[in-house]
Amino acid sequence: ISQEENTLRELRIFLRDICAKLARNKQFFMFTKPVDIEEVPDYLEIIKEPMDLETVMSKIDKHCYICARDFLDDIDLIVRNALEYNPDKSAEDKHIRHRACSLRDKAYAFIKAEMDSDFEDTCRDIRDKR
Ligand SMILES: COC(=O)N1C[C@@H]2C[C@@H]3O[C@]2(Cc2nccnc23)C1
Repeated sequence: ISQEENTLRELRIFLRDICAKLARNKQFFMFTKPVDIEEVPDYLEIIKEPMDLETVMSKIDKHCYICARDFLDDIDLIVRNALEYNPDKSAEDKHIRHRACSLRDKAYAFIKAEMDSDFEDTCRDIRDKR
């Protein structure tokens, strides 16, 4: 198996571990599954590209992410959607926006703490030549 495939396999193992840690954090339960359209009928009128941690995990397994940046782009999408759909001054909206910002900070901190920057550079080179 090629050196590139070895690198991408290691990336997937690494991203599954981070995604699992985010998903088991009780603070982030509202981000673990797609927003229920039955419960929130106007959600898709406002949010054009829903995203959640379960979907991110399945995208890892489908080899959708070639570098950590691609993974963080979907985490940022989860955050952006939450900020856009819950913009009000109400306590509920403030709470979910605070949790969304915390999700982003935790995800970036896990990547920075556990990912070698040379490894990410190698992944970027693979992505950029594909
Ligand atoms: C990432 O999660 C969200 O953006 N939301 C927005 C929805 C509005 C509110 O909270 C959500 C689910 C929900 N269900 C029933 C009634 N009200 C709500 C979760």
